Amino acid sequence: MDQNLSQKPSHSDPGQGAPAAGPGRKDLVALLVMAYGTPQSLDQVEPYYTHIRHGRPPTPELLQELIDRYKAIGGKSPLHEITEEQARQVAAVVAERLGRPVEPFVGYLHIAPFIAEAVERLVAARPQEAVGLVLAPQYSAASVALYHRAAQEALARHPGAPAVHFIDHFHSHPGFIAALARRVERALAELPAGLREGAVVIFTAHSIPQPVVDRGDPYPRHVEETAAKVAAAAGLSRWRVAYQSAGRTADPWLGPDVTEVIRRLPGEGARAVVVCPAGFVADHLEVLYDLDIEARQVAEEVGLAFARTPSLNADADFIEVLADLVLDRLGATRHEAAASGARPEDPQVG
Ligand SMILES: CC1=C(CCC(=O)O)c2cc3nc(cc4[nH]c(cc5[nH]c(cc1n2)c(C)c5CCC(=O)O)c(CCC(=O)O)c4C)C(CCC(=O)O)=C3C
Ligand SMILES: [Fe+2]
Repeated sequence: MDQNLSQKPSHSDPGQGAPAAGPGRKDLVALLVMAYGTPQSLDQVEPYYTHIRHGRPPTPELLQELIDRYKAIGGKSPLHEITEEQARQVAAVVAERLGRPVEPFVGYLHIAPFIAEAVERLVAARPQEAVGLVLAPQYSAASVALYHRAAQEALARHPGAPAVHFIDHFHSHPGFIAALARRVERALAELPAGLREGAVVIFTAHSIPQPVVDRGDPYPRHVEETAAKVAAAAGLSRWRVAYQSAGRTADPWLGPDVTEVIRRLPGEGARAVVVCPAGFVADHLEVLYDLDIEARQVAEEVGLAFARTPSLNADADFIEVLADLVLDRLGATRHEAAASGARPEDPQVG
């Protein structure tokens, strides 16, 4: 149970920091928006990669390989700017819907500002309510759980911290499914006429180490549910699930790999392939390099036309999905509080 809900924020101390979206800081709703993070310059690639590897520095060869991939997409991934824009826009939409001030606090898993720093700023803002949102649709112990742990550890260092209500996943949210289905239809429509009928759609997500899967992780099931629902919504008859961007570690990784699946398609009569990165919500290295350069090249090698669905980024339809998730989480929280009597001033709902 959530003992912090009964704590009233002090409205006499508006706190420091950026002004919140909305009419003032009274009744502030804080959004802890968490994402993977990306190096802002090539000299940050080494510490970033070391952090991803749990503190073990990469070999010079591995480091150079990663630097070369960033160079191939123009020296830098756009993930940082897109994440900030997503956070700003979801806060604005939620503020509008609630008629309350909403402030986003962005924290990254693998680079500054880290999730712990975002939590520090969130606590200092003394929000009345707080929601935690990881910008990844499917839940895994190798992804969303790590973000949540980073946030929980930082919150535990502040006895007066507000409760943060986390959103675990949104892999089957109807708006998310519809947004991906629209993009699949758009990508199919852009294939050269005559190739559309022979096209196969491959839904991809970042691979995770097989040992994580073997411990019963929901991730592969979530990925397959996303794919099946999008395929149904778009009326697809030929579609697959594949994984991409497997890490350079000694463990086996979850497959099949997207390039492997592409290589098999001509033997099955396919003439074109559409790749839909259903495990990602933004353009970044894994989309712009691993798909747009590597997977495209494999498709060309085996004689297939290639298209990739546009990413969700800060498009209005996806921002609506995120706002909906936050509003639902706040509503559920208020319902729980009302039912338990923790907030007797709240109207009883339901
Ligand atoms: C599940 C998952 C997601 C999806 C969910 C989520 O978004 O959280 C994701 C997203 C991303 N992963 C990214 C980048 C990288 N991930 C790596 C390595 C790894 N990822 C893993 C898992 C995931 N990663 C794991 C278990 C490792 C191995 C760690 C180890 O070694 O023990 C490496 C190291 C080199 C390599 O292995 O390629 C890089 C550079 C970028 C952004 C790049 C940019 O635009 O800059 C994004 C969005
Ligand atoms: Fe990764």
